[in-house]
Amino acid sequence: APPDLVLPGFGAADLDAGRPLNVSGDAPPPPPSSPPPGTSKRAPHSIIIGVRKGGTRALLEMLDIHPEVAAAATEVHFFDWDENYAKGLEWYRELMPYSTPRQITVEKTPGYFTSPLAPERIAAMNASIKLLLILRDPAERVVSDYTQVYFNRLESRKPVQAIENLLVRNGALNLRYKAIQRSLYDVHVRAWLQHFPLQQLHIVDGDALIRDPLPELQEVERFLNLPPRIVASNFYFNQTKGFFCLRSGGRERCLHESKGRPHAAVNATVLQQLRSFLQEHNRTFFRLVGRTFDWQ
Ligand SMILES: Nc1ncnc2c1ncn2[C@@H]1O[C@H](COP(=O)(O)OS(=O)(=O)O)[C@@H](OP(=O)(O)O)[C@H]1O
Repeated sequence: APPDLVLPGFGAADLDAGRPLNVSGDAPPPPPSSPPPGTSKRAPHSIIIGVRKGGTRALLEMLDIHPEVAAAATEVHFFDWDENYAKGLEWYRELMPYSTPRQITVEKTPGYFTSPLAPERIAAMNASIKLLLILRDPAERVVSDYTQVYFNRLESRKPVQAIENLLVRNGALNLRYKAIQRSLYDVHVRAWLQHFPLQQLHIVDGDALIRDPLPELQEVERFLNLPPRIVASNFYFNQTKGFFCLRSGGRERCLHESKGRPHAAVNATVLQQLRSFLQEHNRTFFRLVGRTFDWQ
């Protein structure tokens, strides 16, 4: 199975997110393998640039149902990690899946959206590339980000803090907290719009994708000029998980258990403080992308 997709009832190591199976640092490139006939490895035609905890894994796996999509198996971190970028485009291309000429290659690395270097580097590779950005309510995203780090720290036996202690310092919102910074969508999207026209950036509503994935996927198919192939029967709601799971190629599968974890209850006053602060940023973001979202 692809990373962090597991068959219902089976456990698996968390291969995504905070402890990603990243091809990074000194990891050697995969051994050369003989390509399936008529296929080759090609640089991506489209990249899911983020946002972290926005639903990037769900989006990639759902898109991968399409027969004309070849999805990269792991988060590559090519454009946001200097040590990977220094290895060059050939190294990057080598990490892409084999695809037929009819297929488009897609990779996802959620860290790209908030990386100050990624927009320019991606534009240098392919200025007409199609960018996919999946966003969810930015306050909810902060809590999801916290929850991810919380569980990673528990697993590695590091001390954990209550979310309120990270969100607030000396009575004021702690703007140095990374999870808040990553939710300032206006700040980050501005950098992308300096290198790409808005028409090359499609925003997927991550909250809508959770509730009802098909319409979001159909919009993505249109944006990528793919024939409509993803259908309602590719999804079924799993009561136990509380999320939609995938059905394709005679197989049913849900995302890994680290996706869709219950969130910690946050003190209502602190949450309100966070939401009020984000409101102005959200308004600026709506203006920049010419579209609104129903974030609280
Ligand atoms: N179908 C389905 N199943 C499970 N989870 C789903 C699904 N659709 C969207 N999501 C939401 O995806 C959130 C994780 O986002 P990412 O994959 O972008 O996280 S990461 O940045 O790669 O760690 C994850 O966030 P949390 O709910 O906070 O765990 C989910 O809400």
